[in-house]
Amino acid sequence: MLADHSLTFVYSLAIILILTSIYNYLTSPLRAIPGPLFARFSRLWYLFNISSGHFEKSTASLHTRHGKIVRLSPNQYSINDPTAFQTIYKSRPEFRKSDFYAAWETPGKLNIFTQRDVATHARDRKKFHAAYTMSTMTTYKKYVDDCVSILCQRLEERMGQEVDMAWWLQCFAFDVIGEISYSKRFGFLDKCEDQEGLIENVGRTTRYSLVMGVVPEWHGFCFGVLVLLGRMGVGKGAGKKFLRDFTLKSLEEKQEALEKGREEDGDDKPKDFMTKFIEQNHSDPSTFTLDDAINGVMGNINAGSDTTGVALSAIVYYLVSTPSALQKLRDELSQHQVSDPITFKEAQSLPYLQAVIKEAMRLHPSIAVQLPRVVPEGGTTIAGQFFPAGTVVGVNPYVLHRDKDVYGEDAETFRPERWLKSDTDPETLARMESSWCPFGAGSRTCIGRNVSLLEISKLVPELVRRFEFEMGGELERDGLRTRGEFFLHVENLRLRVWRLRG
Ligand code: HEM
Repeated sequence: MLADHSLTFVYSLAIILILTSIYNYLTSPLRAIPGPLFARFSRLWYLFNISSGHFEKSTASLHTRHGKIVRLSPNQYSINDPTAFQTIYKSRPEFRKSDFYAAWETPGKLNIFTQRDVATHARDRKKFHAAYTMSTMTTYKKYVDDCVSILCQRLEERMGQEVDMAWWLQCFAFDVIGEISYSKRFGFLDKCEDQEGLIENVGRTTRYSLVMGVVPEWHGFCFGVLVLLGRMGVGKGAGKKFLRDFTLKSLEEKQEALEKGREEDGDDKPKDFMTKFIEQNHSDPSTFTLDDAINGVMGNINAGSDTTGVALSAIVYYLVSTPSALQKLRDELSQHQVSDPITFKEAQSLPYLQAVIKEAMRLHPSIAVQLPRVVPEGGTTIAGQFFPAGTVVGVNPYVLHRDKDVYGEDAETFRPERWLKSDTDPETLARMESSWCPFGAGSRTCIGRNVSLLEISKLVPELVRRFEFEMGGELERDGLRTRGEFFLHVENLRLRVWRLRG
């Protein structure tokens, strides 16, 4: 009897939900916007596709089929248009981040990446700004040089062998962030393995947040359940706890070292992020709390490791698969007789190197999902379509970066020359530049951009002038295999490595 009533209740609820979805769709002023059938009535299409590992390709094919504006879910749209990109991200900061970002925080504890309130974000970002400026990059260069040197040593030890280059580049990126944040490598490059499951943890947390970002109203509950299960020894918890404990331990050690008036590893080390943040807290504890310091450092690890590792993998892949570009880069390096190790300033002045970096990050942006924003009060017209306030809209960098109207008919081809002043007219170049967005744009643009460019600019020249790489069988046969989990991971960058002669 009770079972009968329960079933009636469940069926009634399902019917109400379906009828409400149909009613909402039929009365929506945006019902004419095309997209998959299921996306009109529920978020299920979005949920399944974003978990598929190939969301960038599904979004690209939707745009190919339906044009500039397509539906992802009943209230969310993907727009592929350079002017839309300007409006949503660059010129109107009042387009706040959507609740997708709630799933990236411990419930209730917002950080600089997840903050949805525009004014609070602007205030928070100012607090962190000083540690990421171009002028501070010189203080981090030693950390990068040290990691470049260890990575090269690891490759030297593997001459003639096939290596998983994406893995080594990820280890490099994690260790550099460890150095820059705590003056301490995590030890990936030293021990040649994932340290205390950190990479696995970040990966698991990212996968969770990506999927939960589609249904953020469930995040509080699911996070609580995961934490509870973790405490009971079932599963691996919510992932965030591990990172937090790791950071707290380092904070404690650093504070202790600072109080004793010495740096653990000697006085010659430049100031890392943690030290800068602790000093900021000491000088003004009311505006810069220790929680800010912890969140700032954790943010670096979460946002700055995989992103940089993926960008490096893309650069290496496109160079190895385009021998003419690799040769041109080698010629540029030898013509300019750059220092050993190359300085950031030298690297920035090499047009072909910069063009290679830009082109690889265009075809393979590290983040290849839409960065969702909410249309502000009053609504607005984007790409000729009026969107009411509260609609979620955004651009997927992967799709915009392949737009033939911006990058030309060969938009799918790796051709660094397109970024050279000698090959492209200023107007086209300006149009390409303003749609190039691997680091996002506007008030929410990547705060760590300079850090990652420092790493990339120093490592890539070193790799190409010291080593020769040969593609493994599967890579050569099938091309690059990727797995999109917010970060567009590279799966099969298996390369045989040789010392370069001459
Ligand atoms: C190639 C490397 C990198 C890429 C492609 C990249 C990409 C991005 C993108 C696209 C955003 C905007 C996300 C959004 O609008 O939702 C972002 C934000 C952010 N990135 Fe990066 N990032 C990289 C490296 C780094 C590094 C090295 C750090 C730290 C040292 C970092 C820290 C952050 C932080 C804290 C934010 C949030 C900024 C805010 O909302 O104000 N990123 N990044």
